[in-house]
Amino acid sequence: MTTTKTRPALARRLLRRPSAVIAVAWLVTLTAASLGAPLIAAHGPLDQDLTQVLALPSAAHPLGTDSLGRDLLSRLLYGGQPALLAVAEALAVHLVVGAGLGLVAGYLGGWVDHLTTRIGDLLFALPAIVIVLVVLSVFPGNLHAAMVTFGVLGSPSMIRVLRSRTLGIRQEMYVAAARVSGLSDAQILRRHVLPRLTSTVIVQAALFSGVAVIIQAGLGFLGLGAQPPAPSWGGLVADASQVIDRDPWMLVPAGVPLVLTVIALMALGDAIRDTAVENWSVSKLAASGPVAPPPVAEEMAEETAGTSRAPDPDALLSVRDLTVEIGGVPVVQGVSFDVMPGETLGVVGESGCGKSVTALGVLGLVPGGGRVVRGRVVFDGVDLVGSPEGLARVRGSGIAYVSQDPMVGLDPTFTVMAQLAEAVRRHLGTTREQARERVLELLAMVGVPDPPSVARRHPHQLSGGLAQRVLIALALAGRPRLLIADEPTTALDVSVQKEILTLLHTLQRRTGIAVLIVTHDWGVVATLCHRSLVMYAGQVVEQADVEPMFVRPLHPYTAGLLAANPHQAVSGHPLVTIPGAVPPPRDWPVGCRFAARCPHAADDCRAAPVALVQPEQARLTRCLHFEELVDEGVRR
Ligand SMILES: Nc1ncnc2c1ncn2[C@@H]1O[C@H](COP(=O)(O)OP(=O)(O)OP(=O)(O)O)[C@@H](O)[C@H]1O
Repeated sequence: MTTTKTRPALARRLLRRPSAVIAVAWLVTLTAASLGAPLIAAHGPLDQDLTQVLALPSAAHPLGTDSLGRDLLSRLLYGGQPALLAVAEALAVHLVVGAGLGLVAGYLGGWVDHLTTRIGDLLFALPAIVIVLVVLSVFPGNLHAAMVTFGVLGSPSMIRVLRSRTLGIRQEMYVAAARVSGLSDAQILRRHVLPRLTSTVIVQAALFSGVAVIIQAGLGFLGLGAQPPAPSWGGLVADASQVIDRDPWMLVPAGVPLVLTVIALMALGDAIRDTAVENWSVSKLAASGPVAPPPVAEEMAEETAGTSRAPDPDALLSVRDLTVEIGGVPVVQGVSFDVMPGETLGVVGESGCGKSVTALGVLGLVPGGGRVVRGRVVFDGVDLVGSPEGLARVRGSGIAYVSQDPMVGLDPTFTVMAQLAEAVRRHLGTTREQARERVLELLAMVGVPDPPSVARRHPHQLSGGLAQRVLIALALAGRPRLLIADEPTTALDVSVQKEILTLLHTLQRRTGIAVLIVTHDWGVVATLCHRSLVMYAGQVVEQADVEPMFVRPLHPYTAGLLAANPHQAVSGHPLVTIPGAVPPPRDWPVGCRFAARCPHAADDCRAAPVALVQPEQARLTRCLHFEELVDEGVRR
């Protein structure tokens, strides 16, 4: 698996750090020596030689002896066994409780997150040492009970760190892509989230282990752990402290290994963290925070002129009155449209108009913790809104998704072959060997040169254009009937953009797949689309076949966008722009949302919400004065 390739790479980089090498060497030596104590130690840990009391190091006793003439090396090594066991017990509980809850809270969010965070806060507020002492008073001398308790009480730090990391990873596009491709939550967690958290978990575990070493030694020092004469690290320090005035040397074998072990664990944690930071590039898709809370824009009683209220039974995808809120604020309102089998529909508009949220809303993947609050999304006769089963069935095999940036749509931890083969096997139920063959076919189909060599690479080893081809191959793995492509060329060089558009065009003609493409670019609409939907401030403002829309736009916003098309720019003349900016969702006006930027706006535009009207067959506009546009002959 790819992860096994990533881990040695991480381990190799880690071992380039001297601090990590020394720490690992110490910990391995200590563990091996403790476990092999019966083979290494020349004396039993309880053997007394009263002729050799408080002796300094010698050939017979390399670390000297204690006040009863017992060999310190032997007691140190035998004492390591309960110490390591105690740390392992606390660590196991810490991992199960802390990592488990952190992962689940971050991934599921909502009330699970809320509840887990509260539990974490509660545990954090409890005085761990006092509770451990109480447990020991109930179970005297039971170090196991004490360390298990400490594992639970120490878990809030792990919960917090993992929760916030998982929250971040959950927003990554490749996780959305995995969900779109039909993976269950458990599969996504295991294959896409956990590998990204491994280094975080190891760092936290190393730091926690350092503290656990101190705690178990402290309990031994207080005589609350292993009972004398059984050897323990804490007991050794206690013995040394009693003879400190007569034999200060004894503190060295008693204390130094303890201190070195704690330092080694901390240093290892730091080294893993630093190495992991080098390893993972920061996500290019930083999750933005929720939109500021209301004032909520007025809810429109949306008229869907020209689009029947009922979903179109002939359409492959029929969206009706789709309304999406993020942070309680509507960001897409009353959007209705159809995509017919084999058709390409372009969704156009400036940044922030709601194109991506609409596309992701169809798939039930609203970003920023938002949700579809109203409307219907009927795909192939099945309403997907509020139907996790329906969504799970269509994702990947019915509807596939290609994101803006190919690098964030692919999981960095897996090779191209691993990612594609997994999708093929899941959707087509093929054998491993058949899946591998199909992957090579898919890569050839999307124009990847030398498919076997590309299949062996990781996403970071691909150029942008190649990565986008791979992402399209991944989307096609389940033989979907609708491809949703969200600005699939935005992150690419101009020359590569053209290649990808040509590829989409070819695939569309060859496979008959329907495409919903989100774009800023009229060139994309002209090249690929049959029809176009123009969005402004969360609403559809115009819908038409591509040619009539280009020739005779019926909304001033469409006209403005066409005039501002950089492809039409004349050298030496400034680029035409639409003055002003798209209002943010919380500032949407009551009337026409484009009025503040519109040269045709009149009082009636600002007075009340403007409904979509159907001025002619197969055309919709949300403009009260579209006739003026026609009269004035507004053109691109
Ligand atoms: N993760 C998020 N958190 C909060 N608000 C968001 C988030 N994603 C989108 N929004 C808001 O939803 C609205 C619509 O955004 P959307 O991304 O759909 O616009 P867009 O037209 O696709 O823009 P672009 O072309 O830049 O992607 C915007 O006001 C945006 O601020």
